[in-house]
Parts: sequence; C-alpha cells; structure tokens
Amino acid sequence: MATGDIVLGENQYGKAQCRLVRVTRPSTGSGGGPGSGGEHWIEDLTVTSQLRGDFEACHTEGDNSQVVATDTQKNTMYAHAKEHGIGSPEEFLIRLGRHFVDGFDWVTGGRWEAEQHGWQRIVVDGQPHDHSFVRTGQETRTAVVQVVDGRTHIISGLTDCTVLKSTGSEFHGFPRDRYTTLQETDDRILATSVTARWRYAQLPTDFTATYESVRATMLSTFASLHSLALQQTLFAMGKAVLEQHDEIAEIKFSMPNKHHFLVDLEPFGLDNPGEVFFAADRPYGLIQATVQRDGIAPEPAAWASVAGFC
Ligand SMILES: O=c1[nH]c(=O)c2[nH]c(=O)[nH]c2[nH]1
Repeated sequence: MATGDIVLGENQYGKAQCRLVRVTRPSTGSGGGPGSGGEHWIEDLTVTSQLRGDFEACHTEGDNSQVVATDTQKNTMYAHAKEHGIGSPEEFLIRLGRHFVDGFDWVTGGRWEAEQHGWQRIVVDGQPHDHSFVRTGQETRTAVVQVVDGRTHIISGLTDCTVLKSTGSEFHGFPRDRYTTLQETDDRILATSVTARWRYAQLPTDFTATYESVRATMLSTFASLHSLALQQTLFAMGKAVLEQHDEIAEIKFSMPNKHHFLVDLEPFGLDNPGEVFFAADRPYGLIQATVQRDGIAPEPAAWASVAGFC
C-alpha cells in the first residue's frame, strides 16, 4: 500500500499559442492610422507564455491569490507588442520574461516560446508592394491528371498560399438583421490562404511556366485590387488568370477569410490605431467559387474526384 504525503511536483502554467500580428505603418505614432499609405511592415508570431514559481496554494487549496491569470499573460503580450514593438522574437520573449519575473515576487521564472511566421512582399510589375505580403515556405503546387473514357483531364493548382494585405480592404453595405453585430469597416486586414485549381482546355507549352504565371497573376491581383469583399478579390483573381491564359477553361477557388481582430488595448491605457491584431484561426469565413469562361461545356468527370470546391 502506498504511504506518505502527496505533494505537488514541478509545474508551470500560462497561455499557449497566442496569435499576434503587428502592423507597423509609417504614420503610426504621428496621428496616422489605418489606411495611411506608404510602406507597411508586418510581424507575425505565435507566442506561448508560462510562469514558474510559487503556485502551490492554487493547486492544493484553490487559492488564486498568486495566480497571474493566463488571460493576463495573453494581454501582456499584446500590450508589449504595442508599447515596445516586437523586433526579434528572442528580444520580445526576454522582455516578456523580465516583465513577469520582475513584476511578481513569487514568479521565479518561466518559459516563453515564439514561432515567427515569415512573410515576403508580393511583387507587382517588378516592384515589391507596400502593404501586400505572401507567407513564405507553406504553399504546395498540386496536379491531377485523369483519363476518363479516353479523354485526358488536367487540373493544376496550389494550396496553402497565404496572403495578407494590411490595408486596401473594406467590408460594408451588408444587410443588418437582429443577429448582425459585425461593424462596417472601411479599412481592415484582408488575409486568406488560397487554394486554387484550374482546368486546362488545351495543353500549355510549359506547365511550370504557366504555373508560375498563374501564381504571379493571382498574387498581384490580390495585392493591387482595393477590395470591397473577399468574394470580389476572388473573382478578380480568377478573371485575371483567364484573361491571361487562353489555355485555361476555368479556375476554382476555396479561400478562407482569416480574420484579424484589432486588440482592445484601451483597458491598459494604450491606443491601437491598426497596429496590434489577434489572428484568429477559427471560425473563419469560407469563400468558394468557380470563375469560368461563359458558355464552356461543364466537365464533371474532370472535377469528380477533386474535393474541396463547389
Ligand atoms: O469579405 C468578406 N465577405 C463576407 O461575406 C464576409 N462576412 C463577414 O462577416 N465578413 C466578411 N468579409
């Protein structure tokens, strides 16, 4: 039979995987704000904060008098991103650690972790765009070839091509009913992860060159179009592809609207003119559509085994 006291061993606690996006705008800090032009920079982190120290009474008695709430740890990250910027993830985490260890006597240490997500500027007409970016190192090129009843169907595409524009996107004019709470906006972050597949009507001369061209067209359209809805952006991307590629009959898109919510920093006495965002992963809007040449014959056999579109 087991004997002896039962005691608390090692422990740590905090908030995991806080999605934090900071937009730095040239005019922020000088009365500027969302919509201001010029070059924007984005920093995108997933941050976990955990505290170590004397938290025994909470575990054994439910005494929370020393528990710096995980919610407070999360708020601290967002407020620090506003007040001190991010810079390198290491420096950001060092500042966070110092804040907790110096600020609470019983916090003796902790663990802070960040993943930084890389973004590149989208290139439009040979020029890096001011406020439109594509996530690095995630996307996948796809291809499906089917031979059905002696006919060959070729569908090319890409998936997980994540793009973001930090201004140049509005959403308003939608119907309001008793369940509508969404505020109208004339400036928001627009971000999506593009999954697209296009069907060839004729063989292109070079599949890889066509892939690169379609990708570049989609990205530059995303960057250049001042968007009134993700649906409008989707259609414009498809239209531009079809206008430039006679050999493509139709293109299907599935585009999640990756919502970025401005963090309310007012309780901490901080303004937030479009700088610090919570990047939510779910739920997300899901926009799906086919953009096609008028009058094309439908090819259900080509799409029958290609899931994820309408
Ligand atoms: O671009 C958008 N399209 C929508 O249909 C929609 N719905 C919503 O809540 N936000 C947005 N944004």
